[in-house]
Amino acid sequence: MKVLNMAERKRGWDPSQLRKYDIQLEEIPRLSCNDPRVEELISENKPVVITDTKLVSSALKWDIDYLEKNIGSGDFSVFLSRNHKFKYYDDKKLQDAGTEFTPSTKRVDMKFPEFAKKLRQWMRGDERLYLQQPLNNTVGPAIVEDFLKFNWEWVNGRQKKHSWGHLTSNLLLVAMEGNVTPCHYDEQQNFFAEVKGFKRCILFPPEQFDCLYPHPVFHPHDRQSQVDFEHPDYVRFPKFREVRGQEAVVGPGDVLYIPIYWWHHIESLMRGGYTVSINFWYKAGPMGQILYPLKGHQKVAIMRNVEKMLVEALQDTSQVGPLLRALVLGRYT
Ligand SMILES: O=C(O)C(=O)C[C@H](CCCc1ccccc1)C(=O)O
Ligand SMILES: [Zn+2]
Repeated sequence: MKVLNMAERKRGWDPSQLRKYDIQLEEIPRLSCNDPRVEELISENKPVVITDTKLVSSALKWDIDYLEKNIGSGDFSVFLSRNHKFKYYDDKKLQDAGTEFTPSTKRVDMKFPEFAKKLRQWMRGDERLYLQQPLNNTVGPAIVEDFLKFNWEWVNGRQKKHSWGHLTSNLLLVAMEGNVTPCHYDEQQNFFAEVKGFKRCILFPPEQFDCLYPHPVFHPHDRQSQVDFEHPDYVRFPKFREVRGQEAVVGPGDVLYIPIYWWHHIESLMRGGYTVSINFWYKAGPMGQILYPLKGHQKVAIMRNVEKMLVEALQDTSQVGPLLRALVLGRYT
């Protein structure tokens, strides 16, 4: 076992716990919530790790034993994977995918004690689990009390100041060490709060859409990158070589602002034990006046609308590619 140096001991993790990718990465700024630059970055839709918010301080005691005792008897969505990757898919789009789509994860409903038992007895080689469940009113009274003690004044203040839409959900995430959520974007603003363990987050701006090759909008893996970061296929995805990201390792008490439409890859550090996170997803704010030149995320929204309109008009997803090629090749290239 590697002896940790002073800095690594203080930080709580060491670089050997991070997976290796052939990607240029810079650091996401890490600022105290009292620093005025935090407000600037959020209003510019740029990522920032915000410390000292006390956003989920009341949840810092949410370890497996406490959750098992207090989370209640509701059903929890647990994803199973034969490897460490949990690539999300929308099961409402399965009929559009045709027969060639085979999901690499399976979703099952589990009571928390069953999940806790599997987590405790997990051995290398067993299938991995990832609990991903929006907090709802089935939770026990102790959890309700902790939830009410979240720093709603701070987070509601941010929501108002930046004219975000309403809070849509708080996803409770309990991952096994080494679990990976592959690169994808969401159409919501996100305050991602780390409660237990360490997660490495790699983010890319919406402008790098053409380097990350998302699946078609009608595909179950809509919003997810087709590129396998561990074995990139540079023949199919040549522009992936040009991708440039920003990363941060978040630990207990840290809040990462993941701006709407920003790509993010998230991994629970290897050999770091299980992790607990709670996200705060907000609907986008009102469009506001459209100013030119358009921003990257606005072009992504336009491309999504074009794909949706073409599927609707052609009534056949297999005709969308040929029509777009006819439109562009030799004419706009
Ligand atoms: O908070 C976020 O946005 C994350 O991506 C957190 C991520 C799990 C999210 C799972 C998921 C991915 C796509 C659609 C719906 C749900 C993690 O922490 O592993
Ligand atoms: Zn996400």
